[in-house]
Amino acid sequence: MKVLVTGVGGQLGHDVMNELAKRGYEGVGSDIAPVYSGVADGSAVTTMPYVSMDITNAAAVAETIKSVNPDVIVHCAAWTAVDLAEDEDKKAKVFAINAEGTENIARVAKEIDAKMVYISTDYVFNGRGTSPWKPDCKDYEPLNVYGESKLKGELAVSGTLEKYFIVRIAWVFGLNGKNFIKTMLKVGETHDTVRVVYDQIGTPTYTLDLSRLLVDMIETDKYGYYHATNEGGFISWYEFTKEIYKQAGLPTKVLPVTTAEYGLSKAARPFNSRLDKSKLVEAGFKPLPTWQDALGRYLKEIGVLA
Ligand SMILES: NC(=O)C1=CN([C@@H]2O[C@H](COP(=O)(O)OP(=O)(O)OC[C@H]3O[C@@H](n4cnc5c(N)ncnc54)[C@H](OP(=O)(O)O)[C@@H]3O)[C@@H](O)[C@H]2O)C=CC1
Ligand SMILES: Cc1cn([C@H]2C[C@H](O)[C@@H](COP(=O)(O)OP(=O)(O)O[C@H]3O[C@@H](C)C(=O)[C@@H](O)[C@H]3O)O2)c(=O)[nH]c1=O
Repeated sequence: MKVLVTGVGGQLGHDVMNELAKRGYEGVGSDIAPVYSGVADGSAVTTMPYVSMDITNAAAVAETIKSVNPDVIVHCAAWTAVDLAEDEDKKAKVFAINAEGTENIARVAKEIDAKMVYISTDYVFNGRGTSPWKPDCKDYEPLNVYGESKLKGELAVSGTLEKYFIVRIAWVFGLNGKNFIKTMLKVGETHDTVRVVYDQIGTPTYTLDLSRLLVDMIETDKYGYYHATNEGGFISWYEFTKEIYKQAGLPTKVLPVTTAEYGLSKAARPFNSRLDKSKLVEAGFKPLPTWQDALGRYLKEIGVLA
């Protein structure tokens, strides 16, 4: 099986490539940079085949993907800066990458009859209520530009292809890139107390664990919409931060605040980001380990714990 992975300069793409290598599949990495630009950690992705591709350039996407001719495309590239996406002068670019870029890839996937995996987000929902969102729920109502653009990407994939997996994930952390854990560790070094919202509820996702699931998925033809995060229950960002400092051994105090009290975010975010993952198990896929366990392994991976 030959697999093209977009976004290998980011968190998830990096780990998907290494998982493919581990299982002996032929992986080709791709991102916008001229050469592989992710962390130089000596892992397989750093030496695997790489093609530079700007996903917003439809002609380049068609030419590049056809020349690679993959059986599967795992599309991880995206604009992921949620607050920045709200800036008036950034919106067109956000949609060009997350919506049109995804559509460019889906069109070529159809032409060459490749399976496609599109990674999406809890932010396609409005976050009302307390019930976990089901993967086949169609009551989309994104609250911010990033969420809107990711939803457009979803619709492009499901409207173009039959052989697709749309996998919604949330609160992602991985070695290769920025994330909430790295931010909080940095803030914790210089502050005695941090204020963190307790009214946005969800579950984190460790890219290393998710990559295993994604490769399990592409080995099947169990197409459709899925939700995938780590196990371990639903928590707030406040509770997540408490556990980060506890496991990292930092004395920083965490003060719970409401989103309104926090007041620093440009983009609105859903309060209820609970994702229902029961469909995964029903389809025979192995759930991810708990987020608490994932956090411990991650702190080792990034060198915070021995
Ligand atoms: N991070 C999170 O918390 C969550 C992420 N997701 C989704 O998961 C997926 C993976 O996220 P993650 O690994 O964190 O993302 P990252 O932001 O770490 O990586 C995305 C990569 O895409 C690249 N990219 C941006 N624009 C283009 C372009 N025009 N052409 C080609 N590549 C481009 C980026 O390059 P550059 O850095 O140079 O812009 C970057 O290397 C995304 O689809 C995201 O929407 C879903 C839920 C939560
Ligand atoms: C840094 C910080 C953030 N917060 C809040 C802001 C926000 O509501 C929440 C999380 O902050 P972030 O900026 O990391 O969140 P954000 O970038 O919105 O994270 C999202 O990224 C996109 C790509 C997704 O798809 C989502 O699943 C989700 O992971 O915590 C605090 O309360 N205190 C703090 O000190």
